[in-house]
Amino acid sequence: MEPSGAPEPPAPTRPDAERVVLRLARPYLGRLLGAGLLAAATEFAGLALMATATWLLMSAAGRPPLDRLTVAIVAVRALAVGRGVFRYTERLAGHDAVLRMVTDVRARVFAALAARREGADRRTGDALSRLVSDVEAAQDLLLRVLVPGAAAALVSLLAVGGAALVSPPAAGVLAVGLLVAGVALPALATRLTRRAADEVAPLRGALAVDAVDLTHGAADLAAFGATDAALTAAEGRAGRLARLERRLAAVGFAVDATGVLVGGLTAAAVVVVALRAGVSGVLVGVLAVGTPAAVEVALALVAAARQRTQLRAGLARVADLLTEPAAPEPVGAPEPVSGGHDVRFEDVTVRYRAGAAPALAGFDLDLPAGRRVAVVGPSGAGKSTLAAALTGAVRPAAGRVTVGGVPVSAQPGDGLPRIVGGLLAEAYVFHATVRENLLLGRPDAGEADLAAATRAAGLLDWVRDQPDGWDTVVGEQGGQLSGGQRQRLALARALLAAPPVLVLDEPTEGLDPAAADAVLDSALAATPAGHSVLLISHRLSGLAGFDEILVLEGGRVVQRGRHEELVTRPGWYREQWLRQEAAERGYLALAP
Ligand SMILES: Nc1ncnc2c1ncn2[C@@H]1O[C@H](COP(=O)(O)OP(=O)(O)OP(=O)(O)O)[C@@H](O)[C@H]1O
Repeated sequence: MEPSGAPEPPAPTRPDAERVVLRLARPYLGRLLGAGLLAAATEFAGLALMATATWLLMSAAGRPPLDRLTVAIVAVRALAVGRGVFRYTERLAGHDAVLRMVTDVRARVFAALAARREGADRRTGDALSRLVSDVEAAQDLLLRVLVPGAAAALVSLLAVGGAALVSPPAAGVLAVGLLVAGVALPALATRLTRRAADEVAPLRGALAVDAVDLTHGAADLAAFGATDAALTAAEGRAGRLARLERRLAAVGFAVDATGVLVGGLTAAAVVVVALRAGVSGVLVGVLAVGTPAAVEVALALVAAARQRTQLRAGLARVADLLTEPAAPEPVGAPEPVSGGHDVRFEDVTVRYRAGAAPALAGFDLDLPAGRRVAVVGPSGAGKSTLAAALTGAVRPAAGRVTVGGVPVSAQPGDGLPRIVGGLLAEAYVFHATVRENLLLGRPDAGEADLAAATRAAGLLDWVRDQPDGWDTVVGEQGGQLSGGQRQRLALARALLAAPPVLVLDEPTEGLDPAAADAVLDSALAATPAGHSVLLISHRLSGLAGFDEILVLEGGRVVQRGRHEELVTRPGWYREQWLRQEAAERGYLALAP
């Protein structure tokens, strides 16, 4: 078996990926331009330093009067110091601009990943790789491609201009050498590495997925005897990545060596042409030393091109994520805030994928303040989707969900969680203490509040039995708790938060029937009057006190009413009720 980190196909590179990322850099353009100019000043100072120092040494050999050398001596010192200062300020300015932009990009990528429940197939490892290495691609595009590339191009032009002042024919030869180093070699490097580079980013993403799957799924892989196969598959991908990286490094080495050769040949040709043109010995010396230095500056464009090739796939993945069409906004102008916490679903349809059957279809529900509604139905009926639409985790394709008269999508960022909350599907228990997990629900809760909530969830006795009490650490994802204890802890946190609209998605999952009934009763008793409850459950026991019960099947409401009505009507509810009663009576009869 292969873990779910199956190899992702190479990302189709998008020609506009760089443009998408560069649009995000627009607010920082001024700073980036400054960094580019400082980078050019650094390179230019280096080149000028080399040329001036050569002129100084060769002129000094002829023992001229010292005052003829004074300007050059001062220039050498100024250029040497200036170069360091320019380099330092360029690094500061460039990193300042880019890190600001990256913070922005990372926040957007995070929001794009988080906003799409329908994108849940994007696995943790892949999401991590998108957030970390792909976003770094955006950073490198500016810092290692555009800024140094632009600086190298500018300084190459200045070098040709400077050489032209000494000898136009020699400047012509230098221009040819610089074109080879700064245009032909980068194009060659791009051509040779493009295909391999396109495979690297998705392979790194797949390896990150492997790492997460192999760690989190270790117990299950071992239980099914699939560890070796999973490791082999992951090693295969790691090996392929290593081969690709070796190939890229070899091509890089060959291109770099060619660059050095171009520098030497250009310098020789410049010297020959300059001598033939009758340039003085000192200036020929300056050209001979300055030419390889200028070619080296132009070779920065090779490095920039190589980087750019390696960044393409990562940039495409970032651009894909940032340009995915958002779910449609609900039609109609947002309504005035009426306050209160009446919940209304009006003809709500939710679709996770275009063309797929809706997870929720034409759903209507009134949940005025203080009302208690239970939603039941077979697995996959759309119950959790309904809760997700209420908490804003999924956006309806049609219809609308309002809380206090305001559509969920128009609620202010922190407004909705203060009204709607509770125990949602697969509640996360943090690797922290019981107290810290609970305080997430209500940070200012006192010990008495913690005790009341855990008592209602049936966990208080267990907490009191622990040597560390409230400070018991529960392990990663609550791994040091039993399934039932984990569920009770999550329920206690929801009860402690006590939102005016309490959503309980399978709050008694993992508990035996007697415990489930007791916990549901005490949880409901602990919910303040006036607070609404939306219970999602596959168990029908304990629903007698609910104002309305909805039976969902295939995303549609097939029955609705109170418990005493539904048990008498033929249909899913009655059948399921009789089945569960018989099963649980049998279970209780077996119990000691
Ligand atoms: N993130 C998702 N992406 C794509 N499809 C999804 C997603 N979540 C749910 N679905 C699909 O939507 C439908 C309804 O799922 P939902 O989780 O709402 O059902 P449920 O009634 O809560 O099921 P259960 O009782 O098993 O938890 C199912 O067909 C499911 O496959």
